[in-house]
Amino acid sequence: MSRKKAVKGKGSSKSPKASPSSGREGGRTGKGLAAAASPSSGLVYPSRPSLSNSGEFYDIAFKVMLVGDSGVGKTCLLVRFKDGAFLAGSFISTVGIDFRNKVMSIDTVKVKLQIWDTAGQERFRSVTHAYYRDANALLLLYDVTNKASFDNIRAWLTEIHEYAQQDVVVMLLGNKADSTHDRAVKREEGEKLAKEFGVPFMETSAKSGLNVELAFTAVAKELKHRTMKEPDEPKFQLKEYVDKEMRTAGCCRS
Ligand SMILES: Nc1nc2c(ncn2[C@@H]2O[C@H](COP(=O)(O)OP(=O)(O)OP(=O)(O)O)[C@@H](O)[C@H]2O)c(=O)[nH]1
Repeated sequence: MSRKKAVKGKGSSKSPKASPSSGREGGRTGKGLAAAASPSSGLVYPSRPSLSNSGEFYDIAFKVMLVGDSGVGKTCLLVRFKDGAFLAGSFISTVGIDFRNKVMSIDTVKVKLQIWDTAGQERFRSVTHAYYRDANALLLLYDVTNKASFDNIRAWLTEIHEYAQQDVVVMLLGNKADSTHDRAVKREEGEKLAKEFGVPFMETSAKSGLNVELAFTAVAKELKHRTMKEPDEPKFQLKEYVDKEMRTAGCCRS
């Protein structure tokens, strides 16, 4: 993805035409829009390893969507995870939807995450709704320096329940945790809301890298275990895994 959104205003995702598995990797076009990608190809579970667009083999693939208000840091979180970099500088809103792939090794299994970066702006909501249906996991972000983005989480969860699959994995992320001076939402408030809705929670920072790898790894583990669970294997507990990893790493894992 270029400084995403570089083509602000060009095209739209309203008429997706081809499947994401058709070879295009989001962002490589630099267009920041998914005009050529379909919202409806869902989970891929090949019987033998497949080759991703970047030339990496993978065993299973899942769709993960980043959602939340405009400006909470969805694109920056994705860029940090994919490229290990932070997009500082002026903020340009995402237009429509875009995706990038990353292959991770989870317990010897190659898991490809196809990560969809959605536009937080209200005017793109109808575009992104179409993509919820096939998402295997949703990372729902708010900005710890923006109380309104936190207050809107309930509305986002309502939307998720309306448009996403019933068994979609949801994780709540309080991003920009590095901004200690501007903080408007306490960590405990995030924890309380997540508990109320029964979803795992962590604070992240696309700027420092705090918990970014952990958020995606946790989701990949949960999805991999759901798909490939051996009969006598104990059920993977996502929340317990996240809590344990956070405890092990203290507050500041990157
Ligand atoms: N301090 C700090 N700033 C961040 C962080 N993540 C993102 N930002 C800044 O917040 C602004 C918005 O980030 P984006 O990633 O573009 O936000 P978005 O959620 O993708 O916004 P939309 O595309 O409009 O939905 C940018 O100026 C980023 O540099 C973070 O972890 N810490």
